[in-house]
Amino acid sequence: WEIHSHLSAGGPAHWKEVFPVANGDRQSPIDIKTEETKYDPSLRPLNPNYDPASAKIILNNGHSTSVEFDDTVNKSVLTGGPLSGTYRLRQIHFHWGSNDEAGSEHAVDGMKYAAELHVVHWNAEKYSSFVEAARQSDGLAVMAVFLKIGECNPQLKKITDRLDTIRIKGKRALFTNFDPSCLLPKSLDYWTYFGSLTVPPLLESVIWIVLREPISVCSEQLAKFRSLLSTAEDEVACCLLRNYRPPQPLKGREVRRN
Ligand SMILES: C[C@H](CNC(=O)c1ccc(S(N)(=O)=O)cc1)Cn1ccc2ccccc21
Ligand SMILES: [Zn+2]
Repeated sequence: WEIHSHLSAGGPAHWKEVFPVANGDRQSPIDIKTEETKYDPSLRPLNPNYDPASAKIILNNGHSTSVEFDDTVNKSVLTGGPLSGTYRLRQIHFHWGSNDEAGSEHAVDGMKYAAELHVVHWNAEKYSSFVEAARQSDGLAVMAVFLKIGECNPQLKKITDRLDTIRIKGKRALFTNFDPSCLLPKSLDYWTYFGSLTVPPLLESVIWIVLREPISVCSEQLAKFRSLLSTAEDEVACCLLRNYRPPQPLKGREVRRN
């Protein structure tokens, strides 16, 4: 699979030409209408359990920056919440906009935050690899955390301070001794619904867990994300100014809350 093939599919409006699932019944992100969410007493507390030694590298993949984790063993896992079984941490990455007014992928009653963190896990209990899990309806679990403009975030600084060393697409650097729990808000209350990857191949394999409480980020930190390049060494430099997909039709899906 030529992973960069979807990048040539242009922006979100063109993805359906190359990936027909873009018009599917469980696409992400969505606009969460809080009045229509349903309390579900069977939902359990979220139980993230991450080992900082699992963190390996920080990467600019051309459409976001990610921290990749060692997912060959069950060292960093997410259990509880809406999940049955153990989901293994694979990577975290961010979505942002060209200004502080928009940038999150999910919206809450039509309101968008400045950015959004995604903590990506796969069902290692049932499947033998991330790529296999990515093709199963219960294969992935992504925890989404909203970033709200405010105080500079000292934990996020560990990531934004490294972005100048991975400005060019494809660049990576060692990045270990990092526990992504430090980026979670005090409250782990959440909304949950069945959705998809928000970038091609838009696979409908994600159990979304959207935390209700945002964390803070300051404008200067966001500006560092926007200074990343979506282009490689041998190409004309182009800044990664925005990388969020707009909300998709709910198509009758239910959004539950704990
Ligand atoms: C998906 C995988 C590459 N994409 C992701 O890992 C990914 C993870 C999370 C999100 S988000 N923003 O929804 O949290 C988006 C993309 C490669 N890959 C695995 C199977 C597979 C099949 C065809 C093409 C590429 C394939
Ligand atoms: Zn994402």
